[in-house]
Amino acid sequence: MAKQDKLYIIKIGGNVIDNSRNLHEFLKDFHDLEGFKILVHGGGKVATELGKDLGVEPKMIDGRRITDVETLRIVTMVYAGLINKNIVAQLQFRGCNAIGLTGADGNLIRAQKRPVKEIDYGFVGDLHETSVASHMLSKILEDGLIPVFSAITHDGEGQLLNTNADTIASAIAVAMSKHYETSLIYCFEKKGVLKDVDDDDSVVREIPSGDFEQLKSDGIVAGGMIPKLHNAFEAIKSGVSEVFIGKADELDQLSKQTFGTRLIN
Ligand SMILES: Nc1ncnc2c1ncn2[C@@H]1O[C@H](COP(=O)(O)OP(=O)(O)O)[C@@H](O)[C@H]1O
Ligand SMILES: CC(=O)N[C@@H](CCC(=O)OP(=O)(O)O)C(=O)O
Repeated sequence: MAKQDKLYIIKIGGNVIDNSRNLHEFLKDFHDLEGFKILVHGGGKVATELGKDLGVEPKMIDGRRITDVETLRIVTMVYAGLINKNIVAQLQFRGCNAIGLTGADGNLIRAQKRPVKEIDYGFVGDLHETSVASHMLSKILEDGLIPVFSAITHDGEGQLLNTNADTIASAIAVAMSKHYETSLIYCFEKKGVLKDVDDDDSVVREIPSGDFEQLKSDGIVAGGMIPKLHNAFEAIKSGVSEVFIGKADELDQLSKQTFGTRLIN
């Protein structure tokens, strides 16, 4: 491991996972990416649908899922089981030696249950500076494996926790930036941060951190994009070399510098 070695942390969201054509296209580009790499996946959409089938209505506040005991069972099965193992099998098929992980495996990501204030989020885990075991994760990379993280962490006392996948990707990127030249790439179903969310040709190519508040108050960024940008700017301020947000099946454009939106400090 050397600081000049390049490491990509790539995150894919639920809308990409739910569309098998997009997912296959993405995994092909992910396979082609040179350098060390880590994949982090969400799957909120699949968990919501399965929960409804099982009679568990989803409750989201500020983009975070209220996770009671039943919901924790569902998200553990969906994220750490169904989605994670399918992605690992698809990557193995393409010759990537992927290893599927939760934060509990190898004690790689230890979270803290979110304290109850006005809202009780249940079994939701928050991350802090020392949450990610970066040395252990480096060893896994140096052994030639490609870690694939689901959105499940643990508290070290036997409790699994549900942690937002964008937050996991950002925390891994920050922790690993001590050891590698780290790029954090958020992949979703749109071409980047858009001026008009319904117009895929309105990509904002660069966003300085100072523009974030204005974009929010103008209503240009809303919903899930707000916590995503928050995580993205946290990463760029904390040692990550570059952060992009763009379309999952355009990842091959990263090397041509034509991929999505670049965030700058
Ligand atoms: N300006 C914007 N540009 C692109 N997407 C936006 C914007 N503002 C809000 N969004 C919404 O944010 C969503 C992405 O957030 P989220 O659903 O949390 O992502 P993910 O699929 O990665 O979990 C998009 O699907 C889109 O509906
Ligand atoms: C606490 C919390 O909200 N966890 C998220 C984890 C999955 C996720 O982040 O999925 P996407 O990236 O597809 O949205 C959730 O259960 O929805």
